[in-house]
Amino acid sequence: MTTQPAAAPADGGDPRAVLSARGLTKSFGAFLAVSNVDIDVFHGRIHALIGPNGAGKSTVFNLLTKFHRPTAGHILFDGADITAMDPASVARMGMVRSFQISATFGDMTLLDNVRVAMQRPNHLSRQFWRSLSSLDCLNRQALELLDRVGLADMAHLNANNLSYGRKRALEIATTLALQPRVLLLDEPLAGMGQEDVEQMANLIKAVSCDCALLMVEHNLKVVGDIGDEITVLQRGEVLARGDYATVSADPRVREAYMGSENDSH
Ligand SMILES: Nc1ncnc2c1ncn2[C@@H]1O[C@H](COP(=O)(O)OP(=O)(O)OP(=O)(O)O)[C@@H](O)[C@H]1O
Repeated sequence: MTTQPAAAPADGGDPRAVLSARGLTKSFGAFLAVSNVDIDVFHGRIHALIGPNGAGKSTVFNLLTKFHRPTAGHILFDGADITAMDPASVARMGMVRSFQISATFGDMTLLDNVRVAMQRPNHLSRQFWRSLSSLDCLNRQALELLDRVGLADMAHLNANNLSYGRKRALEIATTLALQPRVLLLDEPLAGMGQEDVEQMANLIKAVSCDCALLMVEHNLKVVGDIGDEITVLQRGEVLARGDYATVSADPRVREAYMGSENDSH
């Protein structure tokens, strides 16, 4: 089925989507995994991609981040067609995928982990030898990022001392160091305990103020709490889209989740 793509947010947000897809389609051999998906991700908004197991969420995520080549359709970044571009080029444009940069170095301090991630966008790696003030600047910015994710007081600990939830927060800090225009998070809450889930949800909400954010997530409570736009996939197609109240009241969405996935944790 087809439904209209999400309208631009009416509450003062950037009316133009930073990341869009039109008619996104992916076949694996004879199997049609994703069919004719339209999606828009706006600056300052959280777009959640949900759906029962096997609905095509990861495939769409991999298409948007250029890890899969679409069989048909187009992907636009700031209105420019990036369908044929490679993942590294779109990353340089500011499309950052969580796991790509999420490998934290356990035997390095949190501060060093963030400093390493910061060197690319700021090109400070080439300036290290120039002056102590650029080092000071790098340290200050790295500490600010750690502060944003609630880890400033642990800056000098090694990353392998962190709990799972805090490691994910460090990953977010290294992601932010790349100054994303679009941030794509694949199940950012997976494997977390309830306390970490709440902290991470708050962090994702805070981070989304400065970028366009798309997340694939199974935790429907969090999606309801922080998602601005929701796209529901089923069998590779868009089943419904809108805000959470709209999609969760849709009988087709309820039916899609019943039996195949009863995931309301
Ligand atoms: N590389 C591949 N080759 C063949 N089939 C694939 C491939 N990747 C995914 N699929 C199939 O495409 C369909 C969609 O898979 P996908 O992983 O995108 O779903 P999902 O919504 O992310 O599922 P889950 O919530 O279980 O992670 C599934 O039927 C899957 O088996």
